[in-house]
Amino acid sequence: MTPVRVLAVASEVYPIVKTGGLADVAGALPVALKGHGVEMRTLMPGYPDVMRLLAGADEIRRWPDYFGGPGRLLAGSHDGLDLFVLDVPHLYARPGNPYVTAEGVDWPDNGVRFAALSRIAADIGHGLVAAFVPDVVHAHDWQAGLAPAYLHYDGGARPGTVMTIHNMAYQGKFDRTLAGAIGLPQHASFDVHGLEYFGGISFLKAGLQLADRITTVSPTYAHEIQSDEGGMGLGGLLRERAGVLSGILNGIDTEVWNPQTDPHIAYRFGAKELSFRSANKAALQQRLGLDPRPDALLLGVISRLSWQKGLDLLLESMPTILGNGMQLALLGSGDAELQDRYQGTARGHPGRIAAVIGYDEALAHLIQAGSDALIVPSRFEPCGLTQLCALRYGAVPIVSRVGGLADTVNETTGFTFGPVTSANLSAALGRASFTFHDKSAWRQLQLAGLATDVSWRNRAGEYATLYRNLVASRGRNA
Ligand SMILES: Nc1ncnc2c1ncn2[C@@H]1O[C@H](COP(=O)(O)OP(=O)(O)O[C@H]2O[C@H](CO)[C@@H](O)[C@H](O)[C@H]2O)[C@@H](O)[C@H]1O
Repeated sequence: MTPVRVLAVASEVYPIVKTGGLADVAGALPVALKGHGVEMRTLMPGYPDVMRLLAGADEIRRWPDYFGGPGRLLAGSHDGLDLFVLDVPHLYARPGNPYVTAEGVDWPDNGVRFAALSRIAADIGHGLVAAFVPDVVHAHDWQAGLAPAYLHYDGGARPGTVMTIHNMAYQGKFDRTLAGAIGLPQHASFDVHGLEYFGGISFLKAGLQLADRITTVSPTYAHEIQSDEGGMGLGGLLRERAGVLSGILNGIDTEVWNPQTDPHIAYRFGAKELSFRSANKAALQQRLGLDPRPDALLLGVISRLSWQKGLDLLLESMPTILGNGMQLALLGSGDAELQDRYQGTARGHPGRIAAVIGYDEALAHLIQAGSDALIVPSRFEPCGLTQLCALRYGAVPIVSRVGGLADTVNETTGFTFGPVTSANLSAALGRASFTFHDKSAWRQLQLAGLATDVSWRNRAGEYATLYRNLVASRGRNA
């Protein structure tokens, strides 16, 4: 079978640059697709970390003026990933987070920065790199949303296009005058079937309107975003395009997340050695200054701190946590007010509540291995990855019944609650506390979690089928 060639376009790719789950997916999918006859290369911006890790990459093209300054397209590989890197220093050579300044404000030229990424994706789609002419261009989130738009407005033969939504809340909204500056037809910015979005333009909307296929990262979220509330302004468009919209669950990299080989945890374990988890629990308690109590139900949280994640509700459930003798280990960063409130709560309850503000991959692994339960109380959750890691590590998930959480956790593997309120979260915590004291019932939950397939194997196959069907329906580069 001829392999399908896919150009993936993403603004972050694990293990090179990561701010959230998008990077995990963009980094794991190409590797998982190798066994499914799909040859994927990933295009990403040349941030400083990327340039450092790909120092030996080959220059394929250079331009004296690419969106206002010199630019180059490089090809190279890192950790099993085949990459194209768009090296445009005046757009990407900035330290820190890829999207925001040190003060946490969006870079004012984000529209141009990510339009440039999509423009080059479209050009690779048209055959800019003879050695890799893609059959499909697969755009991830708003930062890549203009790739299908450029391919559409360029006219002529083009590869098939797929737009994947990892989070409906980030839509890449800009003033409509930007359209001309980034080389898109001005009329497209007034066209409700083009870029136009509530008087401005939206990169995500453009991708959703103009891609051949739309996917999101769970079947339930695919359904939820067709409502006015879940669609966050794009529900009507998605209802119209329901015929080309599907949900494919995320997996996790089961090599990176393997409790039998994990270098970040205190004591490695498999399904037959669940009791060894207690050594990780003790290590976690010690590391975070929690009381060394094996009998206390230790709750873990690993999350961006944003409205989406519902962690304000967990603060409201604090009386239930404290009243039932539970402990909490939270690792997260984001919203300044939530950071302060968690740090304040931790100061008020030493030995019981610990809050580590920051991003710490090694600690995330220890929390999965050492906490008894992992809480994900999201208001909406396209898929969610931490509950998948928890299933694999024997941390029983306690999740709200939304999006991908509803598709991946059920009463045989964890605790679910809905609607998403702190009262319902408290009730779920109460049920977990009750079950925790029945050792055999708790072990059943853990074992059912460990037996759940959270790998990419089958899910990558669904993407492969999608690409193949798309190519079959429109021909290669039609
Ligand atoms: N402080 C911290 N320290 C260390 N690691 C941390 C951390 N905070 C978060 N992480 C890690 O970052 C990743 C977060 O992924 P999620 O899927 O849970 O959420 P996110 O909202 O970023 O992703 C969006 O995209 C993904 C991918 O499609 C969807 O699953 C999800 O629903 C959607 O909101 C996980 O690997 C987690 O371990």
